[in-house]
Amino acid sequence: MDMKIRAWPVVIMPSAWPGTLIFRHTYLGASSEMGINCVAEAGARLAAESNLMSGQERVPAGISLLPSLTVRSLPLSVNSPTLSSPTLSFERDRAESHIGLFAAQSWYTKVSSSLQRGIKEMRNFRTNERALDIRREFSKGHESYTVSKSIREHVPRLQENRSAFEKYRIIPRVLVPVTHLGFQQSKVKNRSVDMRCSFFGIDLRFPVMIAPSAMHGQAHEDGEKATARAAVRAGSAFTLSSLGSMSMEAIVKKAEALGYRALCLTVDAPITGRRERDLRSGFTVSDAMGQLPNIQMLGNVVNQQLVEFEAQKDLTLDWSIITWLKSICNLPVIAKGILHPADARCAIKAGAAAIVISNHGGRQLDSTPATIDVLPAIAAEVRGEIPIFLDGGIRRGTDVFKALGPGGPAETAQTEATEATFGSCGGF
Ligand SMILES: Cc1cc2nc3c(=O)[nH]c(=O)nc-3n(C[C@H](O)[C@H](O)[C@H](O)COP(=O)(O)O)c2cc1C
Repeated sequence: MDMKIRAWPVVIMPSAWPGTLIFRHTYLGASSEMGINCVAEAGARLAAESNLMSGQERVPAGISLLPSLTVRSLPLSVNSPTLSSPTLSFERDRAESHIGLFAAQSWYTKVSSSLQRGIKEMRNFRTNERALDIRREFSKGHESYTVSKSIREHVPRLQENRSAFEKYRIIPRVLVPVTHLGFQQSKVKNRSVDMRCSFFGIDLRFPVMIAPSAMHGQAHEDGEKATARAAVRAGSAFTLSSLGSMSMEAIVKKAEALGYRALCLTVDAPITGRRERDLRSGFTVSDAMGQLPNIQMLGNVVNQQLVEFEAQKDLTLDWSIITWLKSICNLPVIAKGILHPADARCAIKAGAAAIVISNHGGRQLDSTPATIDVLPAIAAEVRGEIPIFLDGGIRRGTDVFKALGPGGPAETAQTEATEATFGSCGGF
């Protein structure tokens, strides 16, 4: 077959029996942009996956990706009791225009941002309810190709970090006399339990810090201030995300003057991963709490901030950014988001003061390994030259214990081998 693939190596399979995706009820109001976009997105994805549904129809002329081929599962037939005919045809046109975007190959981004716009009016609870309705309806009669299946498929990716910890076992040694620091002096030298450690002049009561996480203002009006206070009280440390709801004055030098102890550069998010669960649940930045003061706004629509944030990212960055950051301040620079030993070496060469082994909690790139699994190889490369932090799936003290070891299950069991050079930071 003679065909050119212009943007990506995915084509829609030719089919003698192209399908039409039929949504019997959407439970959405006639003017709901969300409904039609959900439907359009689901249909477009199914088309991309070549999942054959029932019925058949050709994509209207002028918008097909490969004119000689027939696209399956499109367009849509929306049949809601609340829709009058004129609205139906209007929305159907709209759906088809989304499919047209698909043909223009930027369909995914455009449908998603359109979906974001559509759900803006129906925040949180209502949005979730309606998304569930769509999902339920979508699954009727098409069980193997439902949106909920798509969500289930992605859950293991998010849980990989967690389940990887379960593979490692701790073999205890017994009748080893120890004392807890602060209770009584140890009778046996070097046998007291002391979890204190220190990084970049920050003294920690135990080797756990709070990873950067965006937009705490979404959860509470005190935003990152509350989290930072809690970290200090617990004897831990806090990393402020530049997507935080409280300003850190954006300027590196000012951060230094304000007493920040280190800069953490996230290197694994040149573009934000496509977070399908956020799309399904209708995640949106709330007007009241979602301000992102570190993002330069070109418009003034709140949800637009994330779009602006993406637009302001520089995709040409390379390791010299670490050198540059070091040249404009005296703060240690930490590279967050390392999964490969060679990148750990690059970070050291560029002058990073530490690295964070992280896959962004499984949120960035599909099919990345669990962080605890790549720790041994990276630790072998780094050989104690700089501290290694690790996040992803840390939920319990035993996870921290496992991460503190050199990485292998057998070595991890030897508590004496643990060193303060292994830090561990994780979101809650
Ligand atoms: C709500 C949320 C927001 C996050 N925001 C950021 C961020 O702004 N910058 C960043 O580098 N990582 C961010 N992360 C990723 C975390 O720093 C960390 O890598 C990840 O949460 C660790 O995995 P875990 O959630 O399984 O502990 C965020 C994570 C969450 C859950």
